Amino acid sequence: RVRHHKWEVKYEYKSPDCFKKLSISINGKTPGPTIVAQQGDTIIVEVKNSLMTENLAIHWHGIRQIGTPWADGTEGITQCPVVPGDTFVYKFVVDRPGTYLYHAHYGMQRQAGLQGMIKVLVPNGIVEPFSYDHDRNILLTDWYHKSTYEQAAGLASLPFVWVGEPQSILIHGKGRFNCSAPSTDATLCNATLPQCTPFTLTVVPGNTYRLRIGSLTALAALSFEIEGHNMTVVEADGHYVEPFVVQNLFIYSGETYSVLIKADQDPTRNYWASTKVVSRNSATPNGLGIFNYYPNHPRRRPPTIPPVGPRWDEVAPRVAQSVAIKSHKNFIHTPPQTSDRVIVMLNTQNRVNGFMRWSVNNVSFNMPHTPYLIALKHNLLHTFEQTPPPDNYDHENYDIFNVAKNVNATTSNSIYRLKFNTTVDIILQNANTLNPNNSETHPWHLHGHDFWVLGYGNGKFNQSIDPKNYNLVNPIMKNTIPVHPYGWTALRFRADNPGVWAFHCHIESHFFMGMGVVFEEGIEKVGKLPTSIMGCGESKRFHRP
Ligand SMILES: O=C1O[C@H]([C@@H](O)CO)C(O)=C1O
Repeated sequence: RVRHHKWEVKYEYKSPDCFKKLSISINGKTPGPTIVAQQGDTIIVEVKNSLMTENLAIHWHGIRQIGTPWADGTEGITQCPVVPGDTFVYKFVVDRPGTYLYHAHYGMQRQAGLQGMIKVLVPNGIVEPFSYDHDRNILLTDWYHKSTYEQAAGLASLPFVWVGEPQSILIHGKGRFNCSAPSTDATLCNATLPQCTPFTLTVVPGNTYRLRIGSLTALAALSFEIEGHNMTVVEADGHYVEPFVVQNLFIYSGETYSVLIKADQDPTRNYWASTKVVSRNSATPNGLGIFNYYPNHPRRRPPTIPPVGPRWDEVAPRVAQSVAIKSHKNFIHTPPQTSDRVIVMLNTQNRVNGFMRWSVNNVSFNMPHTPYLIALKHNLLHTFEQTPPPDNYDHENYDIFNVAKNVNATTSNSIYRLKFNTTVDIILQNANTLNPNNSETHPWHLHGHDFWVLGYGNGKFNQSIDPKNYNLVNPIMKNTIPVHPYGWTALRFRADNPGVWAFHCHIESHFFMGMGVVFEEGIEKVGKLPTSIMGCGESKRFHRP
């Protein structure tokens, strides 16, 4: 089946948290419409850029784009940006059931609201390893009142201007900023707007709900809970999980989960849905919604104080959840037992010519003018640096627990070229930031693949000991994974999808500041590129409108 969508993307004033802000909408909505499809369907999205003075590109997060690497939607990597007034057609197959996302992949445009969810259902007659009465989805985002441009310019400035903590957490596009806070411009904030009534999920007592929860926060790591209700985690990034029960779900930007919730509590009242920022010492108020037991009024305030949520600085419960996620026993994809190449990636905050940047192995990523996919396919190798980035860092001498002795890094737009059909291990190694006694959580997202999650550890990864403890039996496969403060995360994937793929921190400002790398594999196997992705840099000459 072909599912055809026509989208118009434009700026509109919206007040998702009662505060009026210029937001990017799709067909008038932010979050955009949920794409619903069945495994094997072809999705066609005709995107009209009506942003007037701003380019765009849209990434289909979690969709591997097998055979269609040009439809991945990563500006600078797989395509040129779509210029204002143009319409770009994305066409790809959703080959696996599960919960996925879509969002802008151009500058820091995502956080202006250009984002949504993709729900891929199992084919008729296929039974999932769990049952439920209703299927609902919730996108979690954080929300800033400053524009993307103001933020991006600050990050790229000397002196550095940090974006700070978000003003609100939105539950499926709804939040509530305190309009009576002292410095708030009362002409822009209106607490009585229908747009910012709380998110409500109405449930029938006794029924079981599958909640598909995705996070596309710009910065925040979140904890999500429904007051007084346990949640059974059953899916992560499109893969069935060996079920486990949580009271609160930790979710990082770029991840999706399905949880089952049974409406089995006192049905005469409503309950709070609550999201809290964790991992950063944030003053952002918890995002609140209402878990509404029918037939109570959907906006009737629960009689209780909203749950406070976990402590922001407790890492152990977050690591424990990461470790608990294993493949469902009937759906195990056994990983290759050995790998052909190991790339250790040290994550650091650095200075480059005084500017604040993030780096991998001391190299801060810069986007080229000619997208790699086009440059590589058409042999325009002079358009980016050819010396490959390093596969490791100075293990012996680098102290991950302290501010680096030398905080300076270099920038490069070079890429990792992977031998086709080989098995690659990535070790994400966290470290101290430029602030003493501080290490942040980074959610890393891989385009074009799922990887096996082989293990997590504290401190410095030890190549001769730690691989012995890898889970090679039932690891979950994911496309986004956190590296916890001062810790490491080990991944394995097969370089078997011809194309050029980004792998980056999903924190919007961190990727903007260089926290990412690019992999190429099997470029010679990529089919003829559509000319619609061309037109920028040296690809101008191939562009045929
Ligand atoms: O990139 C970042 O910069 C700030 C801080 O380190 C400097 O202000 C922060 O918290 C980040 O994640």
